Amino acid sequence: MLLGPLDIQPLVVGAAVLVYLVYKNYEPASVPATLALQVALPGALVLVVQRHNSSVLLIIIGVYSTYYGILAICVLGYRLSPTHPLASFPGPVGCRVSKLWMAHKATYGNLHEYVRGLHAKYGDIVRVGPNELSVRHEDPISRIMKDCPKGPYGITDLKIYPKRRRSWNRGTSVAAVKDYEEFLASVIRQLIGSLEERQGQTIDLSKWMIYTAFDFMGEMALSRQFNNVKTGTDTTGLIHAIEVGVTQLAWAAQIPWSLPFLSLLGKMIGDDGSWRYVQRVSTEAVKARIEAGSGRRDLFHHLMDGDDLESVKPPMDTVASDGALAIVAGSDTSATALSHCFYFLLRNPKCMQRLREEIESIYPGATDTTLDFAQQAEMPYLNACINEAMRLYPPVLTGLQKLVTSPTMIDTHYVPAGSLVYAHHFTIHRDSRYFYPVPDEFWPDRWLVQDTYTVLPSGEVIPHDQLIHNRNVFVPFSIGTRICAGKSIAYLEMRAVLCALIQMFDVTKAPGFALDQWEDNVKDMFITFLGPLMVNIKAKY
Ligand code: HEM
Repeated sequence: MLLGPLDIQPLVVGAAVLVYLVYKNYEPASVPATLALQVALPGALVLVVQRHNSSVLLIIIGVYSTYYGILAICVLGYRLSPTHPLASFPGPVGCRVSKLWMAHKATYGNLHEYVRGLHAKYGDIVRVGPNELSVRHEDPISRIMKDCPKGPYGITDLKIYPKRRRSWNRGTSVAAVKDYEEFLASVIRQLIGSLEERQGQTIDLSKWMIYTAFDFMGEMALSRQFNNVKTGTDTTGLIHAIEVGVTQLAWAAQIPWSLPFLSLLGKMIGDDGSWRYVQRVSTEAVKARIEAGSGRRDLFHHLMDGDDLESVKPPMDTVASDGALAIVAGSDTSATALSHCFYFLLRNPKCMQRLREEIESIYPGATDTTLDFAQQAEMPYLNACINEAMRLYPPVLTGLQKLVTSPTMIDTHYVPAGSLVYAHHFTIHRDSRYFYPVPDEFWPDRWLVQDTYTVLPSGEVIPHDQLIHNRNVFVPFSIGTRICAGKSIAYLEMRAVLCALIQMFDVTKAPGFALDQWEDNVKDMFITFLGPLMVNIKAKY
């Protein structure tokens, strides 16, 4: 008996509904599972049906289109239905239907502005994915961000995580960071030397901040000299490769399950670029570090348990990937914060002048600022400028997703277990309920003792009780158990670089360079992409 296209429908529809239920309940996302459920299963249906029917092409088209059509109807119907657990949260239809919507927006780079706009339109909690909420409210920061594990995008193996984090905590302890100061000092001296050679030239300061941060991370994490600052170039091509790779990450951060597919696709098309290159250079650096032995007290020394504190040594591949993680996680972020800080200081000459006065009062003349880093932690205006720059432009503009493990409330809304939630750093840092007045303006004074600042940048004076400064929602490094492992190192570096450059040079906007372009060029690609910051530098001594 021959089966017509209509006869095969119940079989295919039934299979598609079953597979939908498998997806809904178990969320299989591996490459083999996807191939089995989305390619092999409809293929098997074709074979079953084709035995009774000679029109193979018609059967293939019929089976596959029915199969995918029913799957799509089930998925979309559920995501848009009032029975979906997140149905009560507002958000654009595109977001409710698929994360592809946000992934598409992410490729343009202005995701931070887009999400801020969504909050302006829909309120404090926005459904930004079928199963994901963006929040600009203090409440989840104090609970969910602190306690919940990372979402699918991150180190998810909770069994090995505590041990990894223990090594990181040892490697970022006060004593360990003290050992890194000499590495930082040598990079900064190199930076001063290189900039002195370029006096009178116009330079892109944001590039130099990246060179500095990479060199410091290379030295600090793996005792590897990248020599970017010495040469004024991206010597290994690593900076460029990370930037290229990060554009993939911007997409993958929205659709974590796409990562194995991207990597498979990369292998199939013989892609030698981006992450594979980053991996190769990092692996070489790690190998060289292992061969050098554990004598040097860099971060790697602690990651590989050089002091023999653990009963079982961490596996070398974990140590290697953590060493590379330090370079990737710690370079762009600190460099971004430094570049934003210089941008705001150039935009606000009075702030630049005040910072210069604070630095010169502590380091008169050509005093070497790298001899005493401890003092820099106590410099109020310096720290206020850094925090204010990170408030307006947190280097990680969108917070990382956290997985809600048991049902909870956000403000007055019920959020079921299994939902993903993130605090939108960029939006929440500029919310006038938490930072007032002038939440969109660079005003370092808001970080200083409250009773001394009532004069706004405009010269207007307001009563003290009108000032709002809620440090609980200042989360550029995130918060809780998953807080940035390198926070203290980042502060050490940012303070030291700002102090040294402002003490040794007059840094001014290059003629013809439009500072206005800076904020337009900021791109949220998971980490931040920046445009050029063209300045002239003149040595003061
Ligand atoms: C201004 C500079 C920096 C900023 C703004 C920053 C920000 C962040 C943020 C937002 C996270 C995600 C935390 C979460 O899961 O919610 C993170 C994680 C991390 N950061 Fe940083 N970071 C900076 C510098 C550094 C440096 C210098 C290092 C290395 C020395 C570093 C190492 C790490 C590591 C290892 C993690 C993963 C921690 C974990 O999952 O337990 N970061 N950082």
